[in-house]
Amino acid sequence: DLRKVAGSRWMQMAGMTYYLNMYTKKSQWDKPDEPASRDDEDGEEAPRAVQCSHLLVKHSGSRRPSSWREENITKTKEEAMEILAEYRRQVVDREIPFEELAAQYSDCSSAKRGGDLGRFKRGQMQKPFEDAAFALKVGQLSQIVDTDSGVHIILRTA
Ligand SMILES: N=C(N)NCCC[C@H](NC(=O)[C@@H]1CCC/C1=C\[C@H](COP(=O)(O)O)NC(=O)[C@@H](N)Cc1ccccc1)C(N)=O
Repeated sequence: DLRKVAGSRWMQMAGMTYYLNMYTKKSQWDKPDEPASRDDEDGEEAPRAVQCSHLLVKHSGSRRPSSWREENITKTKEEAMEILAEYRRQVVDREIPFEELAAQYSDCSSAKRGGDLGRFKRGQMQKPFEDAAFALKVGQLSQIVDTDSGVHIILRTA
């Protein structure tokens, strides 16, 4: 049973004896001696919502192996990761703008908007995607993120 250290937004996981800051998702062993702060270690406020663009490459193991680009997606997950790693390199090396790659290659309908997903809060996206997105600073590009939809790179835009 989860017991909140009332009034301070810390949660103690019974039997796990650690404390989780509900805002920043940071955990610690020691019982906190002050209410949880929304700021994380480098003073950045943990955002309530973020705006991100993403480039999704689906594969045969995707929950819906079909997209506007390809009716029946049969590439393996390994092939998808190699393809996405090359797209990520092109973005990092500034060879092609992120939006252009997403518009052309993303297996998500957001490709029509250069990959833009709009603003979203926690609780809307699949957990691995959400955790990666909320860990990014504005302007930062994620590593490859694995969800049931496929493999993604995520650019935080706001
Ligand atoms: N803005 C929202 N709240 N829209 C609902 C998100 C649902 C959420 N989606 C995901 O977590 C992944 C990561 C980002 C995109 C996405 C998956 C899929 C593609 O994968 P597939 O479902 O074929 O497996 N694209 C979408 O959902 C698109 N509507 C996202 C979008 C497109 C255009 C404009 C805005 C948002 C989930 N809980 O499944």
